Amino acid sequence: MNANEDKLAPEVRSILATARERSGGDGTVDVDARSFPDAVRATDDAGRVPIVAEVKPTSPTTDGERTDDPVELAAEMVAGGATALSVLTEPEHFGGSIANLRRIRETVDVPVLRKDFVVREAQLDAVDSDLLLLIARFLDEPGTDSLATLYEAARERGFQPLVEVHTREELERALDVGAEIIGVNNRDLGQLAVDIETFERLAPHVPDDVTLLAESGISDVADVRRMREAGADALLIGTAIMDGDVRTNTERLTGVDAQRVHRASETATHTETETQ
Ligand SMILES: O=C(O)c1ccccc1NCC(=O)[C@H](O)[C@H](O)COP(=O)(O)O
Repeated sequence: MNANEDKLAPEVRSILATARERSGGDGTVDVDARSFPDAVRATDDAGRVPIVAEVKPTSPTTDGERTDDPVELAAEMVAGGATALSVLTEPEHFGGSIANLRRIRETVDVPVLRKDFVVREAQLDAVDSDLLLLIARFLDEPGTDSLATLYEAARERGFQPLVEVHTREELERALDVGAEIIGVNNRDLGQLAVDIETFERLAPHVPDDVTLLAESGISDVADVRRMREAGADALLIGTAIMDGDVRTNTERLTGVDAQRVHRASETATHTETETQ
């Protein structure tokens, strides 16, 4: 174990150990990606909040496991207004699978993020996805490829890499490799503590032409508003959507339900005026 790994929570050390062992695909993928920045713009234009809803059956910080069909959950999230989906493919700690992602991407027409702990180039070839997560904290370490190598390799295959950062130093590394889509994770992957101020601290240092996501710990509409005010172009939300009825949760967080109430009250006002 190296000095950096020593600082990680035991669950995260275990995630990394299994990630290092995971094999890649048989050939090299060639992805025809659905544009994430375009999807974010279209959602904004429609007056909704761009949300990447996460199909996350379980996690080291969640009690129990959600066993419903992930494809049905994904379809409900899209029906609730999700701009894109994040699909866990990590099997041991998150209950995800490559098969889930493949089936979900065949079913929905929004961009899909592969949420996994990719540390070597060959692992990029496990499955096609529109967005691909690269976690700065876990790269440039012994036994992993560099962020720069993985970023370039992902782009060459047609993926839109989402580079995830948690500190100013990681953000600088993301900008150095030319990242166009950056996610600030409010969860410290060292100790697993969540603090949404993390996004507020880092967002001012991100150039305007980057598509910027706030990730983790966003639990209600007030948090959504706070992250948007701090400059989030989109939000990645797992637990607050997976906990309960995923469609209702997604509608609330994207503002689809508020739009429905607004339209209903406009129709009522209009009908009242007409009958006077
Ligand atoms: O979610 C966990 O427990 C976790 C533990 C260790 C490493 C990563 C972990 N989560 C990955 C994520 O980035 C989140 O699933 C994602 O940002 C959604 O977060 P949330 O909305 O808080 O479920």
